[in-house]
Amino acid sequence: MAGWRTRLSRQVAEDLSTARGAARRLAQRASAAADSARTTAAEALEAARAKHSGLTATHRKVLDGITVRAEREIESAVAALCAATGPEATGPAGTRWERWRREPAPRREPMWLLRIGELAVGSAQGAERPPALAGLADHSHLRLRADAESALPGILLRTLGSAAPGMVRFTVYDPERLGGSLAGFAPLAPCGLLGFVGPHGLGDMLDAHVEHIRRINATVLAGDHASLLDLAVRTGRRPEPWRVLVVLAADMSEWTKEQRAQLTRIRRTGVACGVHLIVVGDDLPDDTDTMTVSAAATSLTGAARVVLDPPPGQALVTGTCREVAREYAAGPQPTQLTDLIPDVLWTESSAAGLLVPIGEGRDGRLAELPLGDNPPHALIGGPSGSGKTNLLFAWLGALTSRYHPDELELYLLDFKEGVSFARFAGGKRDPSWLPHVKLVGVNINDDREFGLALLRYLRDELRRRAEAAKRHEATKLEELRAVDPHGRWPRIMAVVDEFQVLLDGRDGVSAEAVNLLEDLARRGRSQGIHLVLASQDVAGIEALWGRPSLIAQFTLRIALPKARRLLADTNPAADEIPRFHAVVNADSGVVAANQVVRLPDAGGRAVWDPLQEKLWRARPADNDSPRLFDGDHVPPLPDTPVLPTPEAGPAGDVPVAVLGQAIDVTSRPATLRLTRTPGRNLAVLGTRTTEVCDILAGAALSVARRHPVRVTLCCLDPDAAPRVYLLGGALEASGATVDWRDSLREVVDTWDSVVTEEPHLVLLYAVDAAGTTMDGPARQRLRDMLLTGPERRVHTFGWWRSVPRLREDLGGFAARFDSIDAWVALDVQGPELAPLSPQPGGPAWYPRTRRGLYFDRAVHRNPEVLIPYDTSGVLPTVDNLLTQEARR
Ligand SMILES: Nc1ncnc2c1ncn2[C@@H]1O[C@H](COP(=O)(O)OP(=O)(O)OP(=O)(O)O)[C@@H](O)[C@H]1O
Repeated sequence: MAGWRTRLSRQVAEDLSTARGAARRLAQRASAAADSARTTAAEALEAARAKHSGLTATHRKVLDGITVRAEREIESAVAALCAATGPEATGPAGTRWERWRREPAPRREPMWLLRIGELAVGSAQGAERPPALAGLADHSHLRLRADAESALPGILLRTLGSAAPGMVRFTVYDPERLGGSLAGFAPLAPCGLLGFVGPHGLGDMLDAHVEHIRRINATVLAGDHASLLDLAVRTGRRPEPWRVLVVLAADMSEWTKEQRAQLTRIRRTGVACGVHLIVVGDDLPDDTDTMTVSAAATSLTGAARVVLDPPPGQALVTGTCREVAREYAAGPQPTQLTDLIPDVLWTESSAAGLLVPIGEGRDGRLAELPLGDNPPHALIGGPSGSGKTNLLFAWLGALTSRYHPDELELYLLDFKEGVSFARFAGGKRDPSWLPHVKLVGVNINDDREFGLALLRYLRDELRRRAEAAKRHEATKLEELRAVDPHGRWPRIMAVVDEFQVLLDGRDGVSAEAVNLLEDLARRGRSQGIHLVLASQDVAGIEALWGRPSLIAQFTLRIALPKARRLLADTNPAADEIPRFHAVVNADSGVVAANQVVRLPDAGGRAVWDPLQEKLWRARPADNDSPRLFDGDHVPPLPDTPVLPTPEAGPAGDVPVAVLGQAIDVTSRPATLRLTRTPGRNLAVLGTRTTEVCDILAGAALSVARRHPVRVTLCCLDPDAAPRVYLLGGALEASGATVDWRDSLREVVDTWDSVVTEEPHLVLLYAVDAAGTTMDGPARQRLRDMLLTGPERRVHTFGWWRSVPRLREDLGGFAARFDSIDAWVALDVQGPELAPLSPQPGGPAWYPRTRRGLYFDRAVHRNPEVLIPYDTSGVLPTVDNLLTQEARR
């Protein structure tokens, strides 16, 4: 028994010992593993700690960077916002109250947004904060929450100050305080710019505004414009004021259904028609047309916090309102020239006609002046000082800014004293010119021939156009331009101010002028040549009313205040319009076609010059300055006058004497061709010594400058002698051989002693002073020289102080004038010239200073007027002459 028990207990003891050993080893291994795990955990913890602190540092760094960048970005966004709102933030819409003053916003742009406070953004010390803006006129309606009521006076004052007086009108519904809320604005009330409405006036007030919107839509926008702002942008006109309806302390729940409906109509349609609501209180439902302002936010600025400005001081409000009321009572500002000028120059085509605005019509829109196939020509009338010249400036400004110089050419004559058109031609003071102008004539009241010259020039142009039209089978300018797109066919407008001067005289000039006018008026219509005639007394122009067919062509009539007979006899409109207005009538003056227009001030230098400067700078590269004919200016002898092409005979070889400047559209010289044919002599007639000397000097010098020439000088008038000596010096300097003869007898005795191939000019001053030194045979030799000289190239330029004395020298009653082909008459009356003239009784000539009547039998049908050139500038001085002699 002990055996198995012992063995069992031994076995158990061994197993136990083995298990104990295993357990011990296991315990030891577990403890080692636990130690290792502890170590690892401790290490991991340490590493995590290190990483965490690193990350924290990095995070802090990144955060700092982001913060700095964000601040910078906020600063720049604030700066950008300030810059973007800059225009809004300046001027009366935006300037802070300390510096605030009135100034109307530009008409063509939407009304500025209004500053109500600033946005609480940006952190930089002292940096400007962007303004918080609210839109009213041209933008939206406004709702001021009860806590933002303090913004109301500022909004009203800024709106008032951003518009011209009268252009903003307030109606205030103030049922609680009956006008007390906006007492500072009271000075606007007496002149109708502010109305307070009490509790019982609400319905009428809403009805009136709805009716006003209806009228604007029907008669002002009239389907042509989407809104008054659109009209202003396109035309530059603001025909209707903004109407601001302020609804204060309104308890809308007590309003009738009809009143609420009217308010809804105003909210829906008012902005386009310039009717804007400001509702103060919390009970107006939201709407996209309505901007909401509360004490700390607006619907325009979203989440950004708004700090409202303090209201303007009472003195500023009242003072401004008084000023506006005073200016409004004084009357509206007239339209301005700039209202007629488009933003972009020269965009219109004149193919179908010319159509430009001229001023403001009674409906507030710009009234237009048409010219083309119908009406083709215009007549402007009004007494002195009624504004004709001003009207022409306005018209020309509107035309020249719309049509390129290739589309429109202007020819401008002013027959009254003064130089108003001269500034279109450029001068010393202002070098700019109007690029469309080809010709300007001023101070021509004594030079009616210049008006005639223009009409003749236009007649020639009419012919040229008619021929071109015929070639292209076109019946009018529009068709010609279509079939000849590369041709240059501008419309031509010829303006003649005080044209009655041209037609007044009962002489050949007015007779021819009327005929030319009639022809141009009839046929110019289809060839794009338009006449604009202005006069202070159209009624008194017999020549005009005696030709009904002429006057019938002038269907565009523009009558200034008190113009007589310009409109139809039954049309008294010109007597009824005030100053600076005109009746524009495109139907020959019948009452139904009247359009009353208020004209801008266009003639003053301050308004005109900037426009001309702008047009001049934009001119095409090949645009030349206009030709200016100034009747008061004496032209100097040109160095190389442009000589006319001779109609017959070889050119070049024939010497041509230049006698003066013809009164013509070009500065053409009046010339005398010295062919080898009988009669090619010149007689200058009259007693005006200086002009005689100028004519003879110009004639001799112009030949001597182009040809080797021999000149014989003989002067029998002591007053003329000094000029003749100087002429001798000038001729020699030009290469001429000059002989001096002390007596006429010497001249006639020797003229044929030397016969050369070169021309020989014999200049005789005061021939008739030879008196008794010329006996019968000597006189005969003088006649021989005149008769036979030209064939031998001896041409006499003689001065006789009267026609009878010339006749005496030529043989008395039996005198033959065929030895004198050409003459220039100065102070000699027309009838005295009868023996020399083809017209029976002599030409119609009334002598005038610095003008001569020139006739060359070989060329002229009728005499022409010339201006003797001033030759003093081309003659040497006495000192020069003496020095030259001394050197010799
Ligand atoms: N629409 C206007 N607005 C302001 N001023 C004007 C206007 N029209 C004319 N004037 C001024 O009135 C004056 C007379 O005008 P203007 O010279 O045009 O008259 P007129 O009829 O041509 O006179 P006259 O025949 O005597 O030359 C000028 O000083 C001119 O500046």
